[in-house]
Amino acid sequence: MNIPWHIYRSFAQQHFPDVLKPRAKDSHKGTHGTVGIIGGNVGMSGSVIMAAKAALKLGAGKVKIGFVQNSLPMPVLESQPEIMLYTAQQLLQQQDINAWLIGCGMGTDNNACHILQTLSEHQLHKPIVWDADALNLLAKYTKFHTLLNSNHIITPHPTEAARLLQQQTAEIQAQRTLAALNLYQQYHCISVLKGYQTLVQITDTQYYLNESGHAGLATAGSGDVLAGMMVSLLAQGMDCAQAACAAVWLHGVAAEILSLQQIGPIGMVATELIDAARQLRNQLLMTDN
Ligand SMILES: NC(=O)C1=CN([C@@H]2O[C@H](COP(=O)(O)OP(=O)(O)OC[C@H]3O[C@@H](n4cnc5c(N)ncnc54)[C@H](OP(=O)(O)O)[C@@H]3O)[C@@H](O)[C@H]2O)[C@@H](O)CC1
Ligand SMILES: Nc1ncnc2c1ncn2[C@@H]1O[C@H](COP(=O)(O)OP(=O)(O)O)[C@@H](O)[C@H]1O
Repeated sequence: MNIPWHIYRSFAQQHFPDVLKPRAKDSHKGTHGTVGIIGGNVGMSGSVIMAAKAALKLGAGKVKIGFVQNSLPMPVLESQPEIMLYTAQQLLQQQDINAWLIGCGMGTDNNACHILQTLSEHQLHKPIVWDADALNLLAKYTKFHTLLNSNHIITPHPTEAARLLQQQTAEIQAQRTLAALNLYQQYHCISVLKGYQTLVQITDTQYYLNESGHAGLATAGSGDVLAGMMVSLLAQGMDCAQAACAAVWLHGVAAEILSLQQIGPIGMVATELIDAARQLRNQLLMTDN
């Protein structure tokens, strides 16, 4: 199994140079940012847990989950006790979050809607990744439209994009470049149209077409892991455009690495991407292979 680290490194150097920045020797956990992740309604706690693990292992200093539930579904995350657990209402009171992710497994009930409104109104100038049910609420209620800005990233899959643009999924897929541009122009933020060859619309005239990854990524929770990686890079100080593109690329390359180890494409699961992405990030920092 030969993993072409040098090819990955030179691509990253050219397109996402911040991914290759080593940690400062005198850095501490505060330097690497605090991530806040809101979502995980009853029965969907797994989605925010996957996102949180991805955020932590991609290098964020601290990761906090706010479950959209009346009480915590578990007192501690046995498999990752480093992650701090709150209800969404408690997490929204915290002032130390550098970047937010909202929507994974969040549901679209009144409580979820209220939480999205509170976050987007009060944390307007912090980076926010809007994923999954945050996008479904965005599509449903026009009141959210004015709350998006250039600090924000939306990450729809084709059906979420169809809801946002009031089209059919087939229409989105037939004209993906146009759909990504429409998302950017209608929602005024970086727009990541997921699926085979994910498109990231960065400005009116600039987009990134991702070619890493494969169909093994079409598995439950893979988008949650991507969103966790993206918010981690944001919390570590990367700008929105680079964080969006770099996360999409790293997520795809993590899948390629797993396939080279015969852990995919078939049967590869979302959580397996996380350690592969961590290995990749560290390999990119090395210069001797
Ligand atoms: N462990 C957990 O807790 C998990 C929780 N999760 C949470 O579940 C919630 C519901 O999310 P969701 O995405 O499953 O439902 P929804 O928005 O109705 O879209 C589904 C439809 O979209 C389509 N579609 C998707 N991709 C496409 C593509 N590339 N190309 C084309 N079409 C594509 C596809 O349509 P089809 O082709 O089947 O007609 C499919 O039926 C959400 O909160 C999420 O975070 C999940 O993250 C999983 C792990
Ligand atoms: N055929 C494919 N080739 C490459 N990437 C894919 C393919 N199908 C899905 N993906 C990627 O997998 C992820 C799926 O995310 P999403 O649909 O939100 O799933 P979930 O909600 O289960 O987490 C996205 O990053 C998407 O780009």
